Amino acid sequence: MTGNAATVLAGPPAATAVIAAAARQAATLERPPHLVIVRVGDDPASVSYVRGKAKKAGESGLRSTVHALPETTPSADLLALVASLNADPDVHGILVQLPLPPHIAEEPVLAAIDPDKDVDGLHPMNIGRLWSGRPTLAPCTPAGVMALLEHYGVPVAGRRAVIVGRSQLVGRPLAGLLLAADATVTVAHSRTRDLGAVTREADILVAAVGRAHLITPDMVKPAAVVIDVGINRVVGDDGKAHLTGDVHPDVAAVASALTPVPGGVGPMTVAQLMANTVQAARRQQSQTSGVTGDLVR
Ligand SMILES: Nc1nc(=O)c2c([nH]1)NC[C@@H]1CN(c3ccc(C(=O)N[C@@H](CCC(=O)O)C(=O)O)cc3)C=[N+]21
Repeated sequence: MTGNAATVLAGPPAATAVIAAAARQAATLERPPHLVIVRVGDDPASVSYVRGKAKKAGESGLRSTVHALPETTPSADLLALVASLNADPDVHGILVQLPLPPHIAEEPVLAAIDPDKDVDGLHPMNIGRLWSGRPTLAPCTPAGVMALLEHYGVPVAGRRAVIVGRSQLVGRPLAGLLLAADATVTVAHSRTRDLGAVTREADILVAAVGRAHLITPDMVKPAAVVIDVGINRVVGDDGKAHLTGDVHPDVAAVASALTPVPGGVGPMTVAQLMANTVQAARRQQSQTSGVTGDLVR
């Protein structure tokens, strides 16, 4: 066991602050923001995440509806549901839980969601806005990482950020957000040569690959801030399944600050979904009353 020098950047207090701000804004609206979550199939992780999101919505003063569709749902039926949610003025946010079953192509489904209701920030229009540095609905996990850094006063501008992982849900959009916040950004991935040499450059190191304990102490610059986005289900010495991150626990002896798993970025993801839903509802409700709504973040 090595000594734990790093500050623990706990998710729940930061998530509570994000949700409190969203709830205050929600309370000023004519109608409570309404989030609709669509889940296809019964992947246990998805069932558990969706349940958590719906529960948190209720606690945040939001309405939520979950559509649980069978695993065998044809792509056309899912697209028809999305079209009806787009057309429903009573729905402000739409989230289609990923991954979808293999017979349904994700891209056309994400592209079918009204960009103004796309609280996941995965529509090509919103990805384009993000990468051109314009206001947008940003994907919840990357936006949650930014909110966590802000909550704990971690400076970003001018600092070197290295993201390990280039997924559409996390790595890529987080690169866009860190760039918009004036970090110098590197995205490393499975084909990166000498990964350790790249990660050792980081003032802010983000691990988002989904490989348990990939990031070891020798890969971390002393006093770096390390953000662990990995959620890996592993069987421990006790024979029980538990969650662990992409960052080896011994990194705590090298880093100045580190997010735990669970209880780090996960709760921020859920909080940011509430914030995005309120933002989308504000914009839609102010448009119907003739006032221009600014998308700010
Ligand atoms: N369209 C879409 N949007 C997503 O944002 C999305 C998705 N699909 N598919 C799956 C990933 C994963 N994700 C998480 C949300 C909350 C926790 C979370 O609350 N984690 C808790 C622990 C939860 C547990 O115990 O399993 C924590 O880290 O403390 C984790 C992961 C959202 N995702």
